[in-house]
Amino acid sequence: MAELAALQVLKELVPPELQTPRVGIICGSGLSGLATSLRQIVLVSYDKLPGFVESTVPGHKSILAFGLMGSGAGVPVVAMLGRFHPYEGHKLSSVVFPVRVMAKMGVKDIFITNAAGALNPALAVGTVVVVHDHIALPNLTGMNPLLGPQQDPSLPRFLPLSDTYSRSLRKLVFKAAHELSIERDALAEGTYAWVSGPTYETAAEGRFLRGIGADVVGMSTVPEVVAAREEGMNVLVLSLVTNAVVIPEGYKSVRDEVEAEIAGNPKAEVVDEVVSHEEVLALGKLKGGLVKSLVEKVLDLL
Ligand SMILES: O=P(O)(O)O[C@H]1O[C@H](CO)[C@@H](O)[C@H]1O
Ligand code: HPA
Repeated sequence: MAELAALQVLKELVPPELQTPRVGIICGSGLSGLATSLRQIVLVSYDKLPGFVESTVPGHKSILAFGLMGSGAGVPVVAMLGRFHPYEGHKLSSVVFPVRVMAKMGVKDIFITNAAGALNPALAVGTVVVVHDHIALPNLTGMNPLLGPQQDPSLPRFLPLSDTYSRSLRKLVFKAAHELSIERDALAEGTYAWVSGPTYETAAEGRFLRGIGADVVGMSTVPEVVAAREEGMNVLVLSLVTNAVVIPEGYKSVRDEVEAEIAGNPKAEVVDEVVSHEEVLALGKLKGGLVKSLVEKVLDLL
């Protein structure tokens, strides 16, 4: 099994007391600062680990961090300071490989973070969304990380996903927010839509995703979630809203515009904002501290 080769290397590089982390963390775009509070930190570069590919997206580092997080003695955790996305050209099996390695290390709870665009107009930029469900069009149409022969026949072939997002971990986030006196609007609940990317959504796609019930959209997370559930982990997903997906009410008619120009009443041109990865990263830097405080407090409450 490929994971065992990575485990073997980790046994050599990581001190025994950190080799069996209780919690796994995946840092989203611009969110690797999450790991700055790790104590007794040990960093392992992905290129040392068989089966790990490279994280090529700005805002993601190819580093696995081990350490203790949270107050008191702390909880042993392993954190991916960068993740893999299928749009980078990585196979789905590579994208979820670190999750499988975490499972073999004994990780019970996985906290997956991401940067996401808001489809729900009630979600302001900077809000942290506790994900309670997902819509994965790629999963439903042939881009499912569990397609193919089963790697491990002891795992279920037909995995139910109706109870994917741990209710008790989600409750802990709200308890943590209460203890940290985080204002109510800074934290919300919602459904994450997974798209393959790397293009951001057109307005019509944004309207469609909103129409089918998604609150936020991103290009990651769901493959990791599916693999983690297959491995029997409890899953918590926190999405940081880094931008609003611009969904104009309706189609802006150019005919109306031209007719108004011809009639001598030109309308002021409306230019919609365009999202960029730089904006996503900047917001991650600005608001990543909120995600970090919540994760630390949840670890204390586990
Ligand atoms: O989901 P994470 O990795 O946080 O990153 C999000 O930000 C990138 C786009 O700006 C995409 O990779 C999207 O998925
Ligand atoms: N769309 C898709 N993925 C994203 C976005 C977005 O608007 N923002 C951050 N990741």
